[in-house]
Amino acid sequence: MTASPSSPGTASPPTVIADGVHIVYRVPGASAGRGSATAALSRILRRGERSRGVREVHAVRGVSFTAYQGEAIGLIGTNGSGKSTLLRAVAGLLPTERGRILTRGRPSLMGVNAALMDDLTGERNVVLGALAMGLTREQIKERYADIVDFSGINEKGDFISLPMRTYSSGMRARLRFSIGAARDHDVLLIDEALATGDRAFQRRSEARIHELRRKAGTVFLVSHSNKSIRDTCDRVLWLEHGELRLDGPTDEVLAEYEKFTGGKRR
Ligand SMILES: Nc1ncnc2c1ncn2[C@@H]1O[C@H](COP(=O)(O)OP(=O)(O)OP(=O)(O)O)[C@@H](O)[C@H]1O
Repeated sequence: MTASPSSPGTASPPTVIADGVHIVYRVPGASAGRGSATAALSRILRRGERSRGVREVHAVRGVSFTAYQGEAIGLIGTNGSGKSTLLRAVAGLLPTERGRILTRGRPSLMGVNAALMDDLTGERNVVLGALAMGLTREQIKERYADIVDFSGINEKGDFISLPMRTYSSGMRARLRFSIGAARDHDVLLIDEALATGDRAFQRRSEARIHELRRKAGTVFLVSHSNKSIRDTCDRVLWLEHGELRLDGPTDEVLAEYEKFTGGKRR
């Protein structure tokens, strides 16, 4: 199936251009696998040694698209189809093997750019994360309470003054999202963050994504929740086996994807 690039009705400027992008991971100490899983297991048991060589994983294969200011674009596809890899490449965290990615400004990958530290309290992490994103101390003072409220971390008690290592994975993801959302971004990349919160947090996040778009940003959202994609995105890129299967309006692409995966999901 060919990809049919969609473009927004207005003459918005492009924010991300991906041109024939290929991304290959190289895994040292893992030579090319041969034969069945049983054969591989007996090889391991027989030799009991690490295989030599490098295994190449061709995770993204010739993907091209142009994203425009004001768009919210969902990335969908079955497990291992290359969504997170593509997102990390747009963020500039992975090199392309072939092809090019051009971006306006510095895209922010929520959750990675704000690298939080386990031994520090939530409040210290808010300050450090916000400083790392380029906010001034003055701006942090103004926005601190909003960030904590947005995260919902303190809804059930004073958790923000406890070390991050005491947080559940959902609490961590929510705090990360809240810090990232405290600034406007030209290009904001979100990987599954919405799936981690409760319904109230999801609603707040979706509202914030709409606001970021209004402020002329472009938002990319990776999610396995078709509902989150439907509620948030007007355009969807469907990746399968590293290839772009479809690129178009959310309803059309999701309809095809749901046929492919055998029915509606969340
Ligand atoms: N660090 C890595 N080293 C080697 N291979 C990797 C690495 N990260 C991902 N891969 C491989 O690249 C392919 C694409 O993975 P990716 O995580 O981008 O998929 P995804 O669509 O985000 O999957 P999921 O929906 O399961 O999160 C998979 O085959 C995966 O095994």
